[in-house]
Amino acid sequence: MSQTWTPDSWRSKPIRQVPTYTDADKVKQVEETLSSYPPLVFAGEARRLKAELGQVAMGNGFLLQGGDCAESFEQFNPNNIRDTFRVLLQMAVVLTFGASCPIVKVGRMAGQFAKPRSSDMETQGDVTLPSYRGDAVNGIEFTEEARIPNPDRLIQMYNQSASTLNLIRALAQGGYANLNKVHKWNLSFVSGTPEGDRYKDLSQRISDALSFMDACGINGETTPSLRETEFYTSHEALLLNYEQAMTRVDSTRDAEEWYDTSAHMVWIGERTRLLDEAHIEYMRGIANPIGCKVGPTMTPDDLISLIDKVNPENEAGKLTLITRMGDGKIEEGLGPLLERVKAEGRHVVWACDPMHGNTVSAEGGYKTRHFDRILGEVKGFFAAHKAAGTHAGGVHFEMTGLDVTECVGGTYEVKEGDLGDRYHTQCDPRLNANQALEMSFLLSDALKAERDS
Ligand SMILES: O=C[C@H](O)[C@H](O)COP(=O)(O)O
Ligand SMILES: C=C(OP(=O)(O)O)C(=O)O
Ligand SMILES: [Mn+2]
Repeated sequence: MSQTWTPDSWRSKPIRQVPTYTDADKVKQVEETLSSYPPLVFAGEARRLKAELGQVAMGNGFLLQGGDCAESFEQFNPNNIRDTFRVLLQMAVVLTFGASCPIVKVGRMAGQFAKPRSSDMETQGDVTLPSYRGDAVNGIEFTEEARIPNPDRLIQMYNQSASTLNLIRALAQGGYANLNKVHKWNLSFVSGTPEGDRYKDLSQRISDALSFMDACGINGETTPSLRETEFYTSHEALLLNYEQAMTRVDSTRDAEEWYDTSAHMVWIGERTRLLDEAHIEYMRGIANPIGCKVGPTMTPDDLISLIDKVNPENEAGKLTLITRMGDGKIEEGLGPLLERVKAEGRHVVWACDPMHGNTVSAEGGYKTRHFDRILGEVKGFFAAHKAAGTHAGGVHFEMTGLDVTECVGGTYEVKEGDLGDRYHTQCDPRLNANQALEMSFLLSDALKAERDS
């Protein structure tokens, strides 16, 4: 590593998008408390995810990453966690069939509580207050008091992450993830949709494959891998004091390796990925697999400099580039990046976030995204990879297992006028359960086409 890295070396660099607290002693106390708490994940688990992503980087797998834009303290509830987990599993079954390759499942869950914002201030009527920055920082209510950053929220973030992770582990290992059961839920989606015929054929073929395996004696009872699943967690590493407090040396290794034990994977946001600033400094030193958002302003030269900094050893699986260009901009924006990274022989996972480049404002002030524009960016992503001869390695969605009305469109059409019905997001609009599942059926076709070409 060029200059010495330590878990706190980011503190000497310029930083953006983090709160300024009024009570520095209190912040220090919270950081010390967090440092004394147990890790949320183990280094070995993060290494396993890195190895799986390494396979994806080499073209042998596909990453499915999804969950809330921002998790919420108030909406913390086991059913919400279970439902989002369930939809991710349902999507994974459909994608596995289309791709005929392993699907690596990563939730934006158990730690996704901090938000970068486009504006530091929010104005309603003639009142202007600091923006809401996620429940880890301040409160969403539009009052002066709620918007003051409170360091105690970091402790609540840790506690809620721990409980969420505990439930996820139980769901993943305790029989809930049984493949037969998960696919049966998909069948109810297919039979209920007006356009169900489009998906019926694929769904029927999955059912046939499962019946055939069952007849051969391969089912959830006989085969653990059919009733259990690997599921990983991730979030944006925005609040570096929290991440630092969770950064621990892996005691099982001889070499000194530091892991951010707040999640298996953490990513750098589009607004904080500046080469000489704090967020890149922190991320370059941890051994976890990491992500970095890549928006339309990224140039091939800058991308190579970024890769040099965070993955100098060119380790496959270490770095996932999560592109978020916008429908209509992706072909032009992504192609040159793919060509250059390929020409330089850099091993990365390319994933598509079709959400953040497609946010629009609807009547009533609701932020929304159109299902067709989201799908348009995903299609553009596959097309750009096909043209460059690179592997379209994954997708990254803001989504929930709940029946919300935040994104418009989809077969069970949410219209602009419906947005106010169940608009529950803390920040950006999420695909609801049906929209997310529909997306996976459409994606499955694209993956099959990639495989057959
Ligand atoms: O989730 C991403 C960002 O935090 C979010 O898109 C910012 O939204 P804003 O433009 O309303 O600040
Ligand atoms: C902040 C986010 O995205 P981006 O950094 O791409 O804007 C996000 O994923 O919630
Ligand atoms: Mn978001």
